[in-house]
Amino acid sequence: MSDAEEFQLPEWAQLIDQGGPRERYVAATPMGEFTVHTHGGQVTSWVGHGRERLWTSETAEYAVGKAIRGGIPVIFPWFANGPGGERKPSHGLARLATWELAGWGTTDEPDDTMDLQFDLGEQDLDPSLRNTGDWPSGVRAHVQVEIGADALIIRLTLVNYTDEPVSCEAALHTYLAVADVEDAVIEGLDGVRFYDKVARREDVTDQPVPFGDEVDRIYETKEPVVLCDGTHSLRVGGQLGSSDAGPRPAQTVVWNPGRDKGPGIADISDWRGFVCIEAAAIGVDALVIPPAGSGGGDVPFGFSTLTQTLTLLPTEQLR
Ligand SMILES: O=P(O)(O)OC[C@H]1O[C@@H](O)[C@H](O)[C@@H](O)[C@@H]1O
Repeated sequence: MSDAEEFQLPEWAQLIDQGGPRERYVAATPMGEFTVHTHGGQVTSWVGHGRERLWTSETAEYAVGKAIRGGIPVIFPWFANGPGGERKPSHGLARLATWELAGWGTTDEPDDTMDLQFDLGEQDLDPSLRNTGDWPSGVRAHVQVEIGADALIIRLTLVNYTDEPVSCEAALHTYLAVADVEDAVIEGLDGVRFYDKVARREDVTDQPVPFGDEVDRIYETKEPVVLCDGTHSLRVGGQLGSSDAGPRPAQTVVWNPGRDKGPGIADISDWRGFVCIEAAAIGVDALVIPPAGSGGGDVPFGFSTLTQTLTLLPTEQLR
């Protein structure tokens, strides 16, 4: 199915470079601009208040079987190598697949927004990744990328058409642009328990995140955090929802490879230029996607959502 044949694109969106992993949609709206590559259903640019807010590597590879380094990779159905540590490829299948444009929308005042929506099912995977038992059968993934005057909201919805609950992991692996990671500060993590993937232990501290060193932490956050790089500030919040339960906070993963490992990663052009702040549902906090009918009535599906909201803070507008 060709996206362009299925949908009449709105005048603010444009399809560029048809075919292959460089194919992308650019949405140029009065609130700013964003780009989504169909490879990975991955946001690769967000220009808000006239400035690029995401980091995408200058040496990123746009190739079948490779994940694009930067932007907002969609991680599903497992994080890293999964709960048991044996699953491959790292970070699941969704970021390697070609997603299809599924729709677009707008809302009016008082909260003007515009969005593009993308869809992925098992049959859209590369043939080598299909029917292996790795993709949860009967589940479809949906991504909505919504831009507002001060925010970008990305929502991953996992729809379960089966009669059984489905367990999976998911993350929105956002690479945020910073002037220099060693000057970056994340507010809102003091006293928040985290699993330190570098030290391999649980910890809690009120010391600043030691950027410059390798940082790889899964925080049990309850509230949004704020990223400041000395000049700009952005609030980052993650939330989970489902057809059978109210909203709850997502975990927050903070990652930067640091001065020892960063320079050795070929598709990272500048390890100092980003901080990953990811909304996640991992391990004991993995998602259980409710079955069909879980929302009541005869609804033929259940669903879980993982949403990340990136908000430019008011001080930004005063610059
Ligand atoms: O190189 P990848 O597969 O994109 O992963 C990057 C990083 O992603 C983070 O989410 C993980 O916590 C890190 O452990 C990992 O190194």
